[in-house]
Amino acid sequence: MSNPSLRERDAATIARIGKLRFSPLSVVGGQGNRLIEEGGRSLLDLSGSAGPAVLGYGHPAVVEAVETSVRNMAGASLLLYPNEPAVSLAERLLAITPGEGERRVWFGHSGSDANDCAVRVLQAATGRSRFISFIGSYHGNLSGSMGISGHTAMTHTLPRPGVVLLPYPDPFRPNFSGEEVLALLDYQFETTCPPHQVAAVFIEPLMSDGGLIVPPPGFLKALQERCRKHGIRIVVDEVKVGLARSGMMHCFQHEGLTPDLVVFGKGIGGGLPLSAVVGPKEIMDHAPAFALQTTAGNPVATSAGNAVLKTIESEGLVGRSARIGTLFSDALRALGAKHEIIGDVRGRGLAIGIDLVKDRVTRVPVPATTTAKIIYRGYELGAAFTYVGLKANVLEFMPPLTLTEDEVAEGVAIVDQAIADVNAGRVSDADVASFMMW
Ligand SMILES: Cc1ncc(COP(=O)(O)O)c(/C=N/[C@@H]2CCCCNC2=O)c1O
Repeated sequence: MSNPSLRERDAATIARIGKLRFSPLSVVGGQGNRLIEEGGRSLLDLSGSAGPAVLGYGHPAVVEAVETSVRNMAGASLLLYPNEPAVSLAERLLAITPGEGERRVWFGHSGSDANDCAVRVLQAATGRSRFISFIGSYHGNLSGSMGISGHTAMTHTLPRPGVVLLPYPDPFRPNFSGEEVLALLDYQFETTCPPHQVAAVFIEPLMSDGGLIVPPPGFLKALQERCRKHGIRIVVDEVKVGLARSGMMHCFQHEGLTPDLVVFGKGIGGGLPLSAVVGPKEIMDHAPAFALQTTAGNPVATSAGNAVLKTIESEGLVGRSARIGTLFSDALRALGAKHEIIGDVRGRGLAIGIDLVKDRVTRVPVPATTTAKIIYRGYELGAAFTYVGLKANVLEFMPPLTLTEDEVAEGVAIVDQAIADVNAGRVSDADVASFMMW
């Protein structure tokens, strides 16, 4: 009897409620921008582990920061004692995050808890209990953050009472233009959603899990202007596309937004559990002991955070994301000459999506099995990537910001071959049946 594989042991121990698996990949290590599979195979990681691995794996700056902080650990609880790494990271975040007036930083462990905190503290501090968000948005998997999300993966949970979910205008499938969405909001304000009851609007400046959608120019700015008129706060969710990934330090800077609160997660920890909310002092100082998590802001995770922000600066990762992202998306777009299934290649910087269609005229999405098969075949060919979208038809690329030109070429060749092989019927429905999870 051979020893059970990691995947078999995972199946026997890890709860399915915490899984979103796209391939049979089981990981035993990671170096640079590559993941090491059980058995020793090295795969190019184009997923960034769903975004947090902004510096890849084993980056010296993160290794050194974590090792130093854990060897002389300044406690494990910011809520009880200030610690140097957390305060330094807060100072850095305040310095790099545009905003007006005096502000404060809250630390958490995940994008979910950060948005959850933002919802709760905004309701308490403003006395307003309604929120505006978008169909397709993903703000997290805790009650509060899920309650203001609009992703199809969350239909098992009822939205928060009083939330208004607007369509997010998609230039590739203009079911609702930006103008029509704004007219819909105006109508809501005039009828069922009095604006003075709305605490905040939650915005992804680039809608990620909803399908890597870049909004039409000016839409988010116009939305902000409507909200400002009614004292409605602007919360920008930068968890997935923030911190240099979009080709600017903050993705909201592409949209000319001036947010009241900015939510960070994923990449800020470089792979360690860390999130942050930056917001006005009058909101974030609402009350002591209001949003407590014992190990949030611990010195090890925040040391990693400091290493991430310092490395973004020292390695010029903002400009690099813009440059390598353009190289990557242009090369993927060029594949469209060979593959009719490629309907649209879009994104900003190194947040890139390929919208897969049955037909370029109707733009009807391909079935999810097709998307899943391309990812499965990509895994077999040596690359890890994922899919998003409300119709599960958008290949998602969120690679480390340290991706090299050679790795772009390697990744594009694998995507090219994977699409060709799926078209040739080399992947069966049975191959992907256990990976169709959202
Ligand atoms: C814009 C945005 N905001 C908040 C979150 C929640 O972050 P956490 O999963 O760290 O709690 C996310 C997380 N997104 C999902 C996480 C589940 C797996 C699918 N891929 C994601 O990136 C997000 O994209």
